[in-house]
Amino acid sequence: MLARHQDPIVAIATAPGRGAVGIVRVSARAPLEALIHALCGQALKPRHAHYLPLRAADGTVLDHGLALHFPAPHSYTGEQVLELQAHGGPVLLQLLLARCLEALPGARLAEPGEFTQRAFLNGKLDLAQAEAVADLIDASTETAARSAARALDGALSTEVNALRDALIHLRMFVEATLDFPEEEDVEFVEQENVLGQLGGLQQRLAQILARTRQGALLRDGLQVVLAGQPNVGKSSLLNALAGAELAIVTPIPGTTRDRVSEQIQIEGVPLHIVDTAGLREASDEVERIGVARSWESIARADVVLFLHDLTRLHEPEYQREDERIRAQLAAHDDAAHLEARLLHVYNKADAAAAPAGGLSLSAKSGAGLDALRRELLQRAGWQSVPEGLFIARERHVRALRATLEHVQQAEAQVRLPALDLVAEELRLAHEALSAITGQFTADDLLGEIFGRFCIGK
Ligand SMILES: Nc1nc2c(c(=O)[nH]1)N(C=O)[C@@H](CNc1ccc(C(=O)N[C@@H](CCC(=O)O)C(=O)O)cc1)CN2
Ligand SMILES: Nc1nc2c(ncn2[C@@H]2O[C@H](COP(=O)(O)OP(=O)(O)OP(=O)(O)O)[C@@H](O)[C@H]2O)c(=O)[nH]1
Ligand SMILES: [Mg+2]
Repeated sequence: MLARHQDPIVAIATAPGRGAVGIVRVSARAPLEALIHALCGQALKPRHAHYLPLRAADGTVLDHGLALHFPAPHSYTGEQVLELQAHGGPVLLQLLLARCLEALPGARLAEPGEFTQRAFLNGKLDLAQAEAVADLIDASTETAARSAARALDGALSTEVNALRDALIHLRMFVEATLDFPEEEDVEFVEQENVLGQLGGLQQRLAQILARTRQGALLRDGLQVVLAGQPNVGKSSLLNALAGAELAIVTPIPGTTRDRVSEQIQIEGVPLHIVDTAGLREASDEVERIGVARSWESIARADVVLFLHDLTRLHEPEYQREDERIRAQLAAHDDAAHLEARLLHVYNKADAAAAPAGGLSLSAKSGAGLDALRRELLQRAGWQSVPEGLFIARERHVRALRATLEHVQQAEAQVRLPALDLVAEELRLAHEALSAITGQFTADDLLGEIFGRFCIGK
C-alpha cells in the first residue's frame, strides 16, 4: 500500500474522447530526466512550454506537441510532474500514455483522484480544498462553480483554521491549569474569561455552520418529486419548470409510466426534479411497476410536491383518491418529517377558482410558478446569495455541528466547574474541526473522497 503511494503515475488528464487538445501527465518522486530525454529528445527548462516532436521508442514522431516539466516540489502534486499537451485524439493520447508507461520504470496508471490525493499528502492542498477541486469539476450551476473556486482558494479552510487556532489557544490554558492542580479552577475560569471565549467560539461556529449549509446545498441541490393522481398536471409542471417539452403530456390519465427526471436551477441552487407516474390502482403490469417507482422516488425526495387538480377538487371520487394518497404518504413517513417535506400545489388555476391559502398555479400559463420557485428555495433553507459563498459538503456540516456540540458541552462543564471534562470536550471539538481540513482523517474516508474523483485528476 505504502509502496503504491510512491509509484510514478500516469494518466490522460483531459476529458475522455475527442478534444482539440489533450494532456497526458506524469507525477513521480523519481527524476524524470530520462523519460523527458526519451520522449522529447532534449532537456526542458523548468516550468516552460516547449514545442517539440514527441517520439515513440523507435524514434518515429507521434505528435508535435507541448511539453512542460514542473520539478518537485513546485508542481500540482508536489512531485516531479511532466505534462505532454498533444492533439486531442483518443488514440494518440493512448499512444502517449503507453509511451510514458514503457519509458518510466515502475510507472502505472493513476487511480481516480490520485494526483490530487498526492497534492493533499504533500501539503499542497488541504482536504477541503481537494474536495473543492472535484466540486469545481462537477459543478452543475455557475454559482456552484464560482463557489467551488472560492473553496479551492481556501474560503472554508481559512475560517476553519482561524477557529482551530482559537480552540488551541483555549485548550492550552485549560490543559496548563490541569497540570497545576493547586490552582483554583474557579479563579482560572474567571481570570481567563473562559466562558466568554467559549461563547465567542459558539457564535463563530454557528455563523460558519450557516454558510457551510448553504454551500452544501449548492453542491447537492434538492431532490424534488412531483406526485399526485393521474392527469393533475405533473408532467406539465415538470415541463414548465424545465422550460422544455421533456415529458409527454396528454389528456389521458396514466400517460406517464416511468420516472422522468431533469435538473434545473433556481438562483444557482440545483434542483433534481422527478416526474412520476400518477398514483392510482394500476390497471396493468407496466403501470403497477411505474406506480411502485413513484413511491420509491417519493421516499427519497427532500420535497414532495403533491399536485391537485383544481377543476376536480369537488368530485367525491377525486377526493377519495387524494385521501387515499394522503394516508399512504402518512404511512410511509413519520408525521414531522412528512410535514417538513410535503408541499401541496393546486394546478390548473387558469381553469378553476383556487381555494384561499395553499400554492395555486397554472402549469399551462405559468402563473404562480415564481411563487413555487420561491417556496422551494425557502424549503431548502436557502438564504439569498450571501457574499463570498463557498461550496461545501454534508461532511463539513456534520463536522461543524459536532464541533459546536462539544464546545457547548465544554461550556456546561465550566459552570460546574469540572476542568478535566472541559479539556476533554475541547479536545473532541478540536478533533472534529480538524477533520474538515484533513489533519485527523481516517484512511478509509480519504479513500472514499478521492475515489470519487474522475481519472487523471
Ligand atoms: N496544464 C495544466 N493546467 C491546469 C492544471 C494542471 O495540472 N496542468 N491544474 C491541475 O489541477 C490546475 C492548476 N493547478 C495547479 C496548481 C499548482 C501548480 C504549481 O505548479 N504549483 C507550484 C508553483 C506555484 C507558483 O508558481 O506559485 C507549487 O505549488 O509550488 C500548477 C497547477 C488547472 N490547470
Ligand atoms: N387548463 C389546464 N390544463 C392543464 C394544466 N396543466 C396540465 N393540464 C392538462 O391536464 C392534462 C394532463 O396533464 P399531464 O401533465 O399529462 O398530467 P400528469 O399529472 O402528468 O398525468 P399522468 O402522467 O397521467 O399521471 C393535459 O391535458 C394537460 O394539458 C393547467 O395548468 N391548466
Ligand atoms: Mg405525466
